[in-house]
Amino acid sequence: MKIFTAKQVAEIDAYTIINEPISSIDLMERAAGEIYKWITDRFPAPQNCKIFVGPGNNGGDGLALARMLAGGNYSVEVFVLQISDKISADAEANLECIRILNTLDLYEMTSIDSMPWLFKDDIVIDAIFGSGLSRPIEGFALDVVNAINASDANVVAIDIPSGLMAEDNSKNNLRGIVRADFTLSFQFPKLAFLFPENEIYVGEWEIISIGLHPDIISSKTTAYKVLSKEFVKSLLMPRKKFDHKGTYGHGLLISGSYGKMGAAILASRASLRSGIGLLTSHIPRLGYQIMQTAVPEAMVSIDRSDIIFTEYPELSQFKAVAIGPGIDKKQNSFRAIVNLLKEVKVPLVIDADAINIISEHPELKKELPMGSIFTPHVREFERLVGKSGDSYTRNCMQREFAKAHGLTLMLKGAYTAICCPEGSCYFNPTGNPGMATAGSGDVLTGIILSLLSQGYSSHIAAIIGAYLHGLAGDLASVDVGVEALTASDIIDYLPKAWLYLKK
Ligand SMILES: NC(=O)C1=CN([C@@H]2O[C@H](COP(=O)(O)OP(=O)(O)OC[C@H]3O[C@@H](n4cnc5c(N)ncnc54)[C@H](O)[C@@H]3O)[C@@H](O)[C@H]2O)[C@@H](O)CC1
Ligand SMILES: [K+]
Repeated sequence: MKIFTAKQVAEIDAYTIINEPISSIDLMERAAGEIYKWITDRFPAPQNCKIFVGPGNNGGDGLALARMLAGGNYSVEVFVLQISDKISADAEANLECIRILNTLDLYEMTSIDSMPWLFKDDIVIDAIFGSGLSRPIEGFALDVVNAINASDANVVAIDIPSGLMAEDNSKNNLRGIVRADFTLSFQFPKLAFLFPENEIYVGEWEIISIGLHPDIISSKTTAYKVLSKEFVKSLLMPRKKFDHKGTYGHGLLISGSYGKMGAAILASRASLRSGIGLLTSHIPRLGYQIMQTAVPEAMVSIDRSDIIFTEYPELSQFKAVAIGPGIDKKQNSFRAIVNLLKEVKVPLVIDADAINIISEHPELKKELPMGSIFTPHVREFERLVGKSGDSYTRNCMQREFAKAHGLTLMLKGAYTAICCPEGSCYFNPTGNPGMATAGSGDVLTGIILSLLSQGYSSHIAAIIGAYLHGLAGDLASVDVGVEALTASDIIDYLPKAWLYLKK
């Protein structure tokens, strides 16, 4: 699913109006009708609805919805915030309609003094500002936002919580944003919904389809997309009858150190559960028996060091290399990484302490092999790329870094973001809070190594890997819950995840 900027959505609206064709007021009617259906489903009548409307088309949606709710056995009060002299033509037409029908209570608000009391069971509809917000909310509208936030009512935001910018909130007043329980966004999610700090404003979000024109949706380009099962499935390469294990590549996994052999086991097992032909696990000497016992399918390459990574085997036989899970950051490991970065000619997955080593030696950033994949979580990301005060800025930095170095940079989290060398950014919707657990990242590294070894290109391997990893976690959580979920569970559910993805 594509994510468009607020400006692009306005262009898509305009195209739909001209080419469907449909009048803008009828499009508003359709949008309000879809919100009405959602409300009757979630909060069946009779209920008390208090609707706060602003001067633009978001307010117009709120007014059209108010009329529908009043006709549907809801008790409705509408509060029209007198923010400016101008009101959009479609909002004006809906206001006039309400005046003529006279089926609900309409109040004009010019100050916070006329703010109604909001009760716990009230449904508050936030239609003050939508995607046309151009600056932080101020004046008495800000007081209204704060009063809504201070209440226990059920708050439903139309399109976007008032006060939240659709993309960049780095300069916004974060105290002037409605904190909705539900956000019903028209046709597409806003980029801001995917950033963790905005969850308190957006609450649960849903997409409400309003039939915007399919031609413009498919032809308009955007850097941002949310992964879907259909899209990820379309990337999978079929397996053919006469394929043999050589067809699916030989991968090298460099992982593990004293006290962290579990990381090597997890990444190796995940790799083998994701279709790799042959896997060599390079580990320190002390891990030999552990690896051979726990993962009999893996071949083992033994480091001269008992406890850390200091060297690697001859590289020509490998189709891809992954380095990082559990390797630690000792000086000898740093030297070995310097050599590896210089020598490696195949795609490289760089995770965990391998990222940290590179971050501590910025001169190494010049050596990063094109086509490599970095898989940091947010702290590792900050060490590698730099700090930022908000997720939008961080995402811009991520996209820039991926472009500048010609590599795929994943930022792990809820909605893991995958930024590709050509500038696009994919958000992964699978996964759950149960996966915030030790070893989960090692599993992801193993999966991506496996996909690279099978011949998937770097950014495709990152996309399939992230989706599959989250899917396995989701399937596992159905049976074991989120608290009890371990990284081993994610591996155990990879078979089901593959089957589900290919269905
Ligand atoms: N364009 C369309 O065809 C459709 C638009 N829809 C709705 O229209 C909304 C966008 O409508 P608009 O573009 O009118 O935008 P808004 O409804 O967000 O309102 C913007 C208005 O408020 C003013 N404004 C912006 N920031 C302000 C601030 N901080 N303080 C005071 N005034 C401020 C602007 O100058 C403008 O007049 C969407 O969010 C959606 O709810 C829906 O009706 C679906 C169809
Ligand atoms: K709104």
